[in-house]
Amino acid sequence: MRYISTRGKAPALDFEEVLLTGLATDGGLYVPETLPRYTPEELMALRGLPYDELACRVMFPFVEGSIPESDFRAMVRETYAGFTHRAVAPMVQLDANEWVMELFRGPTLAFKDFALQLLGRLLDYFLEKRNQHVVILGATSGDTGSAAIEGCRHSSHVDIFILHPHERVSEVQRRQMTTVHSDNVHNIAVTGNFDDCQKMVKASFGDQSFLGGKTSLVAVNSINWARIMAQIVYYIYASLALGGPHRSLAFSVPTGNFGDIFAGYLAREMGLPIQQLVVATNQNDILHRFISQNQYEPGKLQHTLSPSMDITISSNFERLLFDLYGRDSSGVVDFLEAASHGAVQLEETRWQGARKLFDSFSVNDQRTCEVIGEVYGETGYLLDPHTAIGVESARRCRRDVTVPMVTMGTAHPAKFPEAVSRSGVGVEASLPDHLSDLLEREERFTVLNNDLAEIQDFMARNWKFAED
Ligand SMILES: Cc1ncc(COP(=O)(O)O)c(C=O)c1O
Ligand SMILES: N[C@@H](CCOP(=O)(O)O)C(=O)O
Repeated sequence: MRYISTRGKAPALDFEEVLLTGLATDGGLYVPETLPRYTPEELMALRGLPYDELACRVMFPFVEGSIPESDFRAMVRETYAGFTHRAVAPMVQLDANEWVMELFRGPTLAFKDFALQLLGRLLDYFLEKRNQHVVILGATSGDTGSAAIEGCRHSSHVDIFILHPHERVSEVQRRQMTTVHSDNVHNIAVTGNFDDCQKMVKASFGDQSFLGGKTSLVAVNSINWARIMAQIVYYIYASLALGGPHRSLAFSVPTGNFGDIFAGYLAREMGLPIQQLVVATNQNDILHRFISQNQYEPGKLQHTLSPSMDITISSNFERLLFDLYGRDSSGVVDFLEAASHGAVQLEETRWQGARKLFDSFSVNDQRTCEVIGEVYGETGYLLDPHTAIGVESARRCRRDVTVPMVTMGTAHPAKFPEAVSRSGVGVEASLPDHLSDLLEREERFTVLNNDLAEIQDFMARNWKFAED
């Protein structure tokens, strides 16, 4: 499998190289040159497989040529054996034809574990083979950070630096990152917002000279193709469990960086019968404005009760744009250039193309809490605020009640006690045993200004071989 950049000016790479690269050298994102496609018969043959086996079969074509199948299978098995539910991604029924797929049964209680626990193993595998050490740099609005740290904390081949917006992630999210005391883990609280953190990450990939040419950066955010690849699997798993490939499904996906829903889009491109994808956002609604009104204009970032989606510049939107432009990178480059100066619209026919599949909705904090309360009252099931936004958007945008609607349950409610408490349900979600003393553990992190030079200087001084 070869991968090409959305901006068309970077070299095509194989999986190993893509994994170890962040942004393409032209600033674009890597996508597969061609996608594997399934016939309905081939999808039928995948029905009933356990999650890990399905994951091997779906992902192997993307890594083929870079890793032997037996090594890959062993890593995938080990990854999903660490999840706490035997189904790995269980589904809970809320109503007739309405489901939540629980993607938070991994070690850090959010959907990021599906990709990042595997990504950590893949990195270690290739770096061991190459006898190489790298510096991971990531930005988090709360969940990517802990999942990436968990995936890499034991690796002697990486230093990991995670930037989070200071005082803008939940206490549980922060502690999941800052109470990991491995020498190779460096948590930085930035006095800015998530967009600032992500911008500094992307700028650092563009010019890595601050590391003195002694090492290179690797990405754990969803700019890294391996993140998207692993997320395709659970769309297929959901479909096959609910009657696919002979029945279409709709998905509602709480959306920030557009990585998760883009994986759903790719599953459909690969042949999965998906009738509708709902982009569910909080008050940071740029993607909702784009899908509903063809208006693309980043607004001012707002801090909400669903902090993981407090994002206004969604990295993976570029991957969708690439397809909406018929894989013509000059269209992508021109669109993004225009967007850097103000509001932009896509040509009507291209936008209508997106509208055939995508709907969208935006939910504010007050309504998010009400939905948590309503769903708890209806079913006794407790939603986290991100998933609540997904459920509300699903209900508002549903095209056809005979088509099963699956909302992606992206995080465990125990990560967001404030939203749960404000919803008035009168119950608390408790943390699982392995995190039960999280609030008593000692924290370690460094607060730095929202300043690229300051952050790069900190990294240059603190990675493992900085003195050499
Ligand atoms: C709990 C939760 N829900 C939803 C999202 C949005 O996912 P994506 O960025 O892939 O759109 C995130 C983070 O990105 C998250 O942590
Ligand atoms: N919501 C994310 C933000 C980073 O997004 P990513 O999927 O690109 O890593 C988080 O919780 O950190």
